[in-house]
Amino acid sequence: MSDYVIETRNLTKFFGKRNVVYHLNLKVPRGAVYGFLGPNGAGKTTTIKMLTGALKPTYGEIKIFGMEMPRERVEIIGKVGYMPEKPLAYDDMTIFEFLTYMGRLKGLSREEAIRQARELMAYTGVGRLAFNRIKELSSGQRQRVIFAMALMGDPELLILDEPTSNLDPLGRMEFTGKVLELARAGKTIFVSSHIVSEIERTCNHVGLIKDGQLIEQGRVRDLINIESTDYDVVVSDASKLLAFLREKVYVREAWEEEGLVRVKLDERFLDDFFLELPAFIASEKLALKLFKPHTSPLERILTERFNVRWEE
Ligand SMILES: Nc1ncnc2c1ncn2[C@@H]1O[C@H](COP(=O)(O)OP(=O)(O)OP(=O)(O)O)[C@@H](O)[C@H]1O
Repeated sequence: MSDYVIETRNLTKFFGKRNVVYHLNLKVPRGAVYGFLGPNGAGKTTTIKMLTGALKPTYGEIKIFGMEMPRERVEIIGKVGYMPEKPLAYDDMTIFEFLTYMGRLKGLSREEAIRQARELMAYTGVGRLAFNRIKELSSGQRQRVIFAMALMGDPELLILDEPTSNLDPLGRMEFTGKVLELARAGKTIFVSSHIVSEIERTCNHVGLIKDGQLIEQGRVRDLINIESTDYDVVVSDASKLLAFLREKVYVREAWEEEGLVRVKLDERFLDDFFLELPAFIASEKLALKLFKPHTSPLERILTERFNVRWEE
């Protein structure tokens, strides 16, 4: 079997005469967290819709787990969790009903669907909203529910389309922790974004798409060629944050500088950092004003080499 969980050959999509995706050769290794990075309108959603069988390619091949999309769609879908960019339909269902229903569609028994729905509502932070209707939710809460939906049935591959676009900085940080944790549990994750710093802190592989074409693909580390384990954080109470950080085994150093807290991490435990820090910030009721990698070498390289303009 191929080592690639997702592999495409010359994947191409025209809408009428308009070419939106052209000759894409994606290679997503097993166990990778693969960032599909590109500016707005580059063709990410169109590509993802083809990968998940929602849209038929004009031509080209897609293999997922070695199986052909769309020919073996049903078998593939059973192993994939998909988080679409668009908001949910099912407005009148409660979160609990919706997730249970999605679990049933994935082939789970009623009891198992209920068990997983409960577990995933807690995991994604919407447990206390279980009996709220989808239409009553904020866009960030909906995004958490869609993430829970993608995780129903414990899929081996997650395809996430701009999963954090409606989350606040704290929600984004939590999300990074969860993705790293899922990757550590052996899942392959394909995640699209137009935010370089987010891909940089979450992903170990990257594919860069511009005007429908893949212009770079590979390991993030090979591309940036330096370790990126320094983060800048601004919260409402820096001394509390410093006291917390200095107790952690994964923090090599933490200090205050020019109004922000700089933290140097041990990269082996990044997921612990991304899980524990948001929990701490929330429990201490601190306001998170800034969180980003200290430098963004990837952003600089991409701008210089490919002349792509990025926005936060
Ligand atoms: N059904 C369609 N018919 C015609 N054009 C389309 C259709 N769907 C998408 N497009 C166009 O294809 C281009 C790529 O769109 P796509 O949504 O794939 O980009 P994207 O990289 O996901 O961008 P964003 O981050 O803004 O969602 C856009 O210019 C869009 O207007």
